[in-house]
Amino acid sequence: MTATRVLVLNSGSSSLKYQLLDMADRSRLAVGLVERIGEESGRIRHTLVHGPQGRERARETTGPVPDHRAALEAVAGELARDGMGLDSPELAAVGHRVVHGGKRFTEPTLIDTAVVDEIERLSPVAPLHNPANLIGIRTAQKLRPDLPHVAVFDTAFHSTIPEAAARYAIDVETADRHRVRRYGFHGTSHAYVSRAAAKLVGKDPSEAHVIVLHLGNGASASAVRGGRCVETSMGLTPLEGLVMGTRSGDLDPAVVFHLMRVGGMSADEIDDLLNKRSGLVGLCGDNDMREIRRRVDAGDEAAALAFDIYVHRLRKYIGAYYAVLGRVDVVAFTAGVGENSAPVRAAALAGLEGLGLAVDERLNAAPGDGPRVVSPPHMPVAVAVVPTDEELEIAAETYELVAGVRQRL
Ligand SMILES: Nc1ncnc2c1ncn2[C@@H]1O[C@H](COP(=O)(O)OP(=O)(O)O)[C@@H](O)[C@H]1O
Ligand SMILES: CC(=O)OP(=O)(O)O
Ligand SMILES: [Mg+2]
Repeated sequence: MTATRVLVLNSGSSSLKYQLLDMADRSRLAVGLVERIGEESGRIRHTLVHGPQGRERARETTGPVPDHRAALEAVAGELARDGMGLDSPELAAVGHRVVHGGKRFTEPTLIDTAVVDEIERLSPVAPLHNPANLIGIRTAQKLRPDLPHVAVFDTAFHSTIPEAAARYAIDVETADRHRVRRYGFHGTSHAYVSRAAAKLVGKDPSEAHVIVLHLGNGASASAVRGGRCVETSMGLTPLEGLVMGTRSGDLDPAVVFHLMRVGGMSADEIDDLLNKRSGLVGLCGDNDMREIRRRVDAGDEAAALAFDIYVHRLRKYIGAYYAVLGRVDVVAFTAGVGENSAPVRAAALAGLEGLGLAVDERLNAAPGDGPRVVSPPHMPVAVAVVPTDEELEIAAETYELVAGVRQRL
């Protein structure tokens, strides 16, 4: 029997997303999410995709999940209950999302101790992500030391960004000594969505100019020319760029010195402020766009201002990336907010008909869960909603590395 299954682990700061896929036909066998890791009560939602009678069957378990190691052990238990445990001989590899790969990792990489050390060395520049990714790697390696474990890096797709966009305008020697440059994140999503968006509008990805707006809890934009990323909004860390759920995105760097000198805050306090208590949550107390829209509709002023600030930043990036690309074939919205919030898409593009950009009110508001065009047919630039699939992309890249079979769409 050839082993064709890949388990994908996507460890976030307080969550663990996972999927078990069969790469013989790219089918999904099980998907799940462990939430509120480290909090008083955690939750595991596990869905067996091909349950009895071919139907989906979901189970939910609540209880404390103290850390990422316990989370992964719980996931292994759930999979074992469905007869697909980590001991299965059908498992070919484990694919791990790793957020920061620095300059060294520009391709999916087989994990050995040197790779683990390098991911650890990069933890200070992805403090919410790399440490969690590492626990996932170490725990999974303990459970299946015989399997290939592959790291797929968020930063990899952005390694093609030209120096003019990747460098900050600071003293070159200092920047190089401390490896300060723009790396970019959410790369597997930008890669997958830019290709899918090009195909959706009948273009060959190698010729298409695409702007991807990945709007989840973390959010980033990218400009992709002919399948290669040429610009992205996140930088040295996943803090730069768009307004996010809890992160500020762009600000004058002097804000930091001001808060230190005048506000008496320490570097760690400011780090915490900008990463965890800013963005939508800092502006109005909520980071969920559904709740913010509910409050806006009820006349809440703080929520309305937070929404406007979020959308204003997004419009600036769309305009900037239009200029970077020169011409645009498709603007693709993806991730939790991008896929689900019609008001964000409409507000971000309102009044941009002069750039060839508009959404069709009816198409934009219509529910749907597949890739779809939401601009009027006569407009020169297509606007699309393209659900991202970071786990499928990670599985495909992992399988390609271990089995030598190309499975990316
Ligand atoms: N139906 C919806 N309408 C508007 N926003 C939504 C909806 N569903 C999810 N979201 C937004 O998507 C966010 C989560 O996006 P997601 O891509 O899953 O983020 P992450 O991977 O960073 O956890 C939520 O915080 C919420 O703001
Ligand atoms: C890099 C990053 O911001 O990831 P996430 O959106 O999963 O937090
Ligand atoms: Mg995400």
